[in-house]
Amino acid sequence: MKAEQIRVALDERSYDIELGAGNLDRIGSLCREVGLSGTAAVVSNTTVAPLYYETVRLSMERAGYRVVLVSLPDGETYKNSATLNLIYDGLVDASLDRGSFILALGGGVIGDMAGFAAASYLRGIPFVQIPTTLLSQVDSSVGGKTGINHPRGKNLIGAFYQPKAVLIDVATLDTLPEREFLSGLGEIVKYGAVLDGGFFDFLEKNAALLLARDKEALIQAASRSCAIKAKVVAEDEREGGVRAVLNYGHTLGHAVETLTGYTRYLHGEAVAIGMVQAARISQHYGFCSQADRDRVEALIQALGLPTELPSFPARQYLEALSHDKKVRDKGLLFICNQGIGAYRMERLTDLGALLEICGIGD
Ligand SMILES: NC(=O)c1ccc[n+]([C@@H]2O[C@H](COP(=O)([O-])OP(=O)(O)OC[C@H]3O[C@@H](n4cnc5c(N)ncnc54)[C@H](O)[C@@H]3O)[C@@H](O)[C@H]2O)c1
Ligand SMILES: O=C(O)C(=O)C[C@@H](O)[C@H](O)[C@H](O)COP(=O)(O)O
Ligand SMILES: [Zn+2]
Repeated sequence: MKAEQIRVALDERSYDIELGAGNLDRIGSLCREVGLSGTAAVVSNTTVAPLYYETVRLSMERAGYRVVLVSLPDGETYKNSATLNLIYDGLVDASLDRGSFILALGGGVIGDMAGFAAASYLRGIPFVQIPTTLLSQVDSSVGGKTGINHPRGKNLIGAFYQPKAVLIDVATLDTLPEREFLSGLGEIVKYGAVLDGGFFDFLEKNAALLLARDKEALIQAASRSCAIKAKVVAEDEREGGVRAVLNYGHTLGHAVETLTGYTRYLHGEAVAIGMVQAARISQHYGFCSQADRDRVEALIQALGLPTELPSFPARQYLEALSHDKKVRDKGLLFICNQGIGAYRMERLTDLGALLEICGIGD
């Protein structure tokens, strides 16, 4: 299969997403094509490095780069300041200077942390995303949101910092555990539910093929997802307006992740629950029909994702919601369905009422 290119158009910060199957060993040439020089620090983890670091190292060395590996412990619970310091330690140990760069090799946790390290080390060095989970291939590697969690809230510390390129090799998904794969489908549903009704239809019709990891269906889904995200990011890089739509399902999803200590749910699972609740809230306010709401829930269920909010008292949900980045003194900006394939953003002040609609009380 020939690799496909999708442009993220951001003036001098523009870059391409290269999407293919079996193209991981293109990384060295790609780094040359985008003008990178010096040492490459590959930031990865103890699961992904044994699988894919060797291919990356050989490709980089063939292209004439010096390569070092910074391998981190694996998991969302490590997306924190202590692990970020391990990256800085690795970069300092390898004497990385301003003429060097980072390759983020892994899922969204690695991409977010390595991206933030790139944004802050020596006040900024270039980086390239090499996403290896479905979720990171369709969402987190694109758009430049980087950062770490805080015990009291998701992604509370970070920066907008764009990569120089994104290299997606869907063949890496062959080794991805099933639950992680399904989690990625959660973010794919998001694009269809609020930005592209035709894509939502596609997902409904092709759910079985996607679950079977049919390469053609996957490539279609990934390329459409990246194209939708690239367009939104190009319109609003720093989430002053339309980009907030990419947070559909995330308000309650992030609250669920925080309340469960980043251990019980994968990100895409929490977002799936959040989307079901967002559709419920949208139907309550008359922005979508019962049939639309049912379609969102049915697709999420068909993709093997959870739909129910875990039980915590409303006050705990309220505390978690208060750290949402879309909160202002005028209330919380909540992303609703406007039917299927379109959205509306509502400033909600009564979060207790919002929780009641979702069946959460004290
Ligand atoms: N920056 C953004 O725009 C953005 C968007 C969405 C999500 N995120 C963040 O992304 C994170 C979730 O990312 P994720 O779902 O990729 O999780 P993850 O990075 O934790 O990866 C999931 C698991 O799969 C393993 N893995 C990765 N690639 C593999 C492969 N090819 N084969 C076998 N195992 C593999 C990882 O080691 C990990 O155990 C969350 O922290 C979320 O907040 C960020
Ligand atoms: O790229 C974006 O914008 C997104 O919101 C994508 C989300 O899927 C992602 O989970 C993001 O990290 C959430 O951002 P946050 O600003 O709410 O932390
Ligand atoms: Zn997300």
